[in-house]
Amino acid sequence: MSNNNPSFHITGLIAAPFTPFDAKGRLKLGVIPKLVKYYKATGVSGAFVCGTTGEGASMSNEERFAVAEAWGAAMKGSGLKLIVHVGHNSLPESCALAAHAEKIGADAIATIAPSFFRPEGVDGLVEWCKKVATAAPKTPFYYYHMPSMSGVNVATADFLPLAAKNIRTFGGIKFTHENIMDYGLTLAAAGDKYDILFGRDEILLSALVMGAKGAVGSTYNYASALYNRVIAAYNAGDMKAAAAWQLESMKFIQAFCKHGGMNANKAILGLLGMDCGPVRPPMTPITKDKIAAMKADLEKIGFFDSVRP
Ligand SMILES: CC(=O)N[C@H](C=O)[C@@H](O)[C@H](O)[C@H](O)CO
Ligand SMILES: CC(=O)C(=O)O
Repeated sequence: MSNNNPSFHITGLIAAPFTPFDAKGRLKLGVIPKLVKYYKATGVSGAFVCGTTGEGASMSNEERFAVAEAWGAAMKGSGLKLIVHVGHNSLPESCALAAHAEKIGADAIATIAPSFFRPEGVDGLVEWCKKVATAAPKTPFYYYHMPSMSGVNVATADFLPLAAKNIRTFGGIKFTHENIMDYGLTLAAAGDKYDILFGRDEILLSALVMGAKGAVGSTYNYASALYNRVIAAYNAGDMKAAAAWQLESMKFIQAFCKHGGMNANKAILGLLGMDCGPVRPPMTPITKDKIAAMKADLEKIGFFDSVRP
């Protein structure tokens, strides 16, 4: 197995930023430095831009270049890692995104599987990933496993050894799935060499138990202070406290899901003074009434206290 930079690792909580849009749906990048400051205050270790939460699939490549550049500029000197999601259904577009990420000095790139025409099996998926990774030959590459969005559900425990053998820059996997058995087997196969970043914030603790060292998620944008308490309690061997903190995460995720999905999740940033605007079509913006009802529900469960740094 090869890895051309075995000392490179992504650890800790990586936020998947929401892409800030104005009311007309245009990029509104001015808020990004504020988010970076908040990340530093809450113990975030990097940003995974233009992924699911960042609505990368709903943006043009020109917009994705601009967003990646804005994050790179805002995080310069901060010690935070920049991971650029370069997934696209078109291979040349994905390669253009990968090459651009390398050019601007991204720490890593990641791609989700194409989802209109899908690769065949593990071999087809590795072949696709290799082509994307080759467009950024000096940048660690991560496969973004998210079957609920891509419809591509390979066992990552099978994917890992083949990817490690065939992709020179392979750095690991971002694992957004509830299958803890596959997660555990993948971690075991990865050893100390590759990072298997967990992607279901509401069950982070179950991944820590299996040995997770890093995680990427949407709620790490604003609730990392809480999740770092889950991690600290777990590391101290206090499982009761770790579970109690994790339950607070489950409760606030349940609370915002009652009022919407990504649109409600994105609106939480507005409630915390870092407004990132509405979601883009085909998703529908959340109404002011729903935001107010969500705020009341979040207050009821002590959300604003539990996420305060
Ligand atoms: C659809 C989506 O954005 N999934 C995220 C990561 O992949 C997660 O961070 C979830 O948003 C989070 O676990 C809450 O359900
Ligand atoms: C959570 C995540 O990794 C994403 O939104 O892409």
